Amino acid sequence: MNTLDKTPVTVLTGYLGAGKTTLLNRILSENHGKRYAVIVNEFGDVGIDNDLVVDADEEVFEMNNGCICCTVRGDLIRIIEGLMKRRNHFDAILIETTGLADPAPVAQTFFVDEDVQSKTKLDAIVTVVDAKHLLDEIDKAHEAQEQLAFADIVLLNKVDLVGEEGLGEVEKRIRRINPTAVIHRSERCQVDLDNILGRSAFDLDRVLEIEPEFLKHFHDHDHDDHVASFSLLSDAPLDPERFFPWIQSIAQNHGPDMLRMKGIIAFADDDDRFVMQGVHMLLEGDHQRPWKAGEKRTTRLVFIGRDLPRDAFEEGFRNCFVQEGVAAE
Ligand SMILES: Nc1nc2c(ncn2[C@@H]2O[C@H](COP(=O)(O)OP(=O)(O)OP(=O)(O)O)[C@@H](O)[C@H]2O)c(=O)[nH]1
Repeated sequence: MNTLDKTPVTVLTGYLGAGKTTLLNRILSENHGKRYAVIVNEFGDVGIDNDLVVDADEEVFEMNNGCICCTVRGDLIRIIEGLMKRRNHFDAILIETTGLADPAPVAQTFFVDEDVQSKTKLDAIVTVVDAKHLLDEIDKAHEAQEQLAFADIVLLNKVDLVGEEGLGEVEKRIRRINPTAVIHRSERCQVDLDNILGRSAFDLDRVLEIEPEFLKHFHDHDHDDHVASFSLLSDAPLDPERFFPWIQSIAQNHGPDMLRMKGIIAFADDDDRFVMQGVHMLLEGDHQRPWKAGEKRTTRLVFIGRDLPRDAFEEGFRNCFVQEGVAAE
């Protein structure tokens, strides 16, 4: 098959909370006339990301049963093969990995699996960086280093939270890990999408310099054992007067270890779903959309962090209910 006929694949990666879903939503919302098939993978057993991706016409495939970089041999290949049977339905594929994924095994799939290789081509690995938190995390998080090492394009995001001098420091650190990637700065991933998509930027020779065994066998990698996730669920409506002070105290007291928090919240006497997002000490929350008729009003909170005291979180969560009845998963 001519390489022009192969379906381009863009891998969106970046550490927890950097802005991958924000970028994905921008790509899906913008009027560029292209159709994308989207594969979303998330860390943790309670799926939330799929609920945070805009309602677009695109089909979104979730991979929740494990980290994409550990399951590429199975799930990812199967999903791509399934997609390729309907390749006239879309122009390109976008894969959003979890914040803890090593992009190398994902990239490898497009070279090592013959069937996938014959029908697709890896266009670029796009790594989104949280300009505010990168310098504090990079030495602790080897996944973040791998994500930068393999980047063809870096989106230095959240520039609104850091001054010019700080941004220069972050760029210097990125350059130490990856001297050649193109770096674009952005706020809320506002970037000309022509800089991100359809770039033919993936450079196998460069990857072989970092990882000489890249084409030979499946890339070995470990995850940081101290990073763990847990979820809190409840069908009992929450009291906002209790919930907001509680979640703020969590961010204050556990911010350095709380890498990520996401939640969909059912408040009492509120017909809209409330979405809460946290990255370390920074919290954001907003109404998202009305609960649909017949949709179960379940609150789902996911925490990802280093040694977070789950029992204390669970107890605090119970205190936020208007009524009794919590199930922690
Ligand atoms: N201040 C600020 N906040 C941002 C920016 N971009 C994204 N955010 C916020 O950062 C949080 C995380 O953004 P996401 O797009 O969900 O990040 P992600 O990389 O998909 O997160 P994970 O998938 O959990 O790793 C959200 O609360 C966003 O609204 C930005 O440029 N500036």
